Amino acid sequence: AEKEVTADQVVSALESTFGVHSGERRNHIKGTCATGEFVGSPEANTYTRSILFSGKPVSVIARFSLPGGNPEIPDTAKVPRGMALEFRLPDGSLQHMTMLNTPVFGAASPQTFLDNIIAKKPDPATGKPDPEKIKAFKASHPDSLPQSEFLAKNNPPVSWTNSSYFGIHTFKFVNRDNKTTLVRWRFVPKDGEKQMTDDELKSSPPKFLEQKLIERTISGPVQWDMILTIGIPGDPEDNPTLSWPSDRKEIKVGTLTITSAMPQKGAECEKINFDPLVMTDGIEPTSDPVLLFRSSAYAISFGKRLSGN
Ligand code: HEM
Repeated sequence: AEKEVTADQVVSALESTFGVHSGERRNHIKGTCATGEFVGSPEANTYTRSILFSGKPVSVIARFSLPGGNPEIPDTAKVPRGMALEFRLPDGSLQHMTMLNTPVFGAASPQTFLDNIIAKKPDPATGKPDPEKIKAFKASHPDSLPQSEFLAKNNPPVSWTNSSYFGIHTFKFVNRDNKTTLVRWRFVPKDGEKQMTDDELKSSPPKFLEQKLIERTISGPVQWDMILTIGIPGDPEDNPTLSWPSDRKEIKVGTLTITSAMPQKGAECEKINFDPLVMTDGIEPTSDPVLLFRSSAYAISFGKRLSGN
């Protein structure tokens, strides 16, 4: 049997591939803070007793990001975009949702995630990842293919606000009668989804996402609908690289409104660990090994950056 991958190994690999940027996130290092609120819909109460869906506004601290540990990654990179949300509930509890704009993830196990980071390490001769190593990684890790196919077919969005974001993992909603339902969720932009053209990818500057987000919030609130997909027994629940059949029931369970955005330095999102296992009563993790692994990796990255390393 393969040896279990540890969170330390993964964070060390991120540092080896991308370098160490003291005080900064080891992954999703480039990002922008935002604030707003969420109003959940009591329709969700059929499935969950979480007070997130009481119908009352809940304050939200958000962070939009690009993956990897390179703070200079261009905003045109054909990689996922991230949206992390911390919901601050009236009883003092927190709910996190730390999402990407791809419907599936690029790893069914921590091993695949680790091997991907190692394969991306720049070749000292060129300063760039070795295409042969990337090819070999893909060939030996078929679970990475659904996400890379999505990224190949879909150019990045023109802004963080013209994109959907997916929870990707399957979660459990538990209602007042202790009935458990498998769910997935995504946030769909009221501004509409809009992808960059190939020409725009070539002509756009390396930095525009932050300024565009700030300007968009100054011109008015930005909204997303939260859409819940209701699973049925037998739907994949422990593999974030697999989609569910497209005919599953979907309901709108809330609206996210982002009202302001600002550079991350010194802003509230900077010192948050958007650990996806921070959940309120009524929302629970599945046995998805990637979901469960994330928590320990985020804790190590967070601990290092808080202590100035
Ligand atoms: C084995 C799998 C994964 C590992 C090891 C991993 C690791 C990390 C680490 C170390 C960070 C930085 C944490 C910090 O310093 O605060 C991070 C951030 C992030 N990850 Fe993951 N991740 C994994 C899977 C995922 C998945 C499946 C998603 C989406 C569903 C995701 C979305 C994000 C986002 C959006 C951020 C930025 C959060 C923020 O803005 O602070 N990651 N990840």
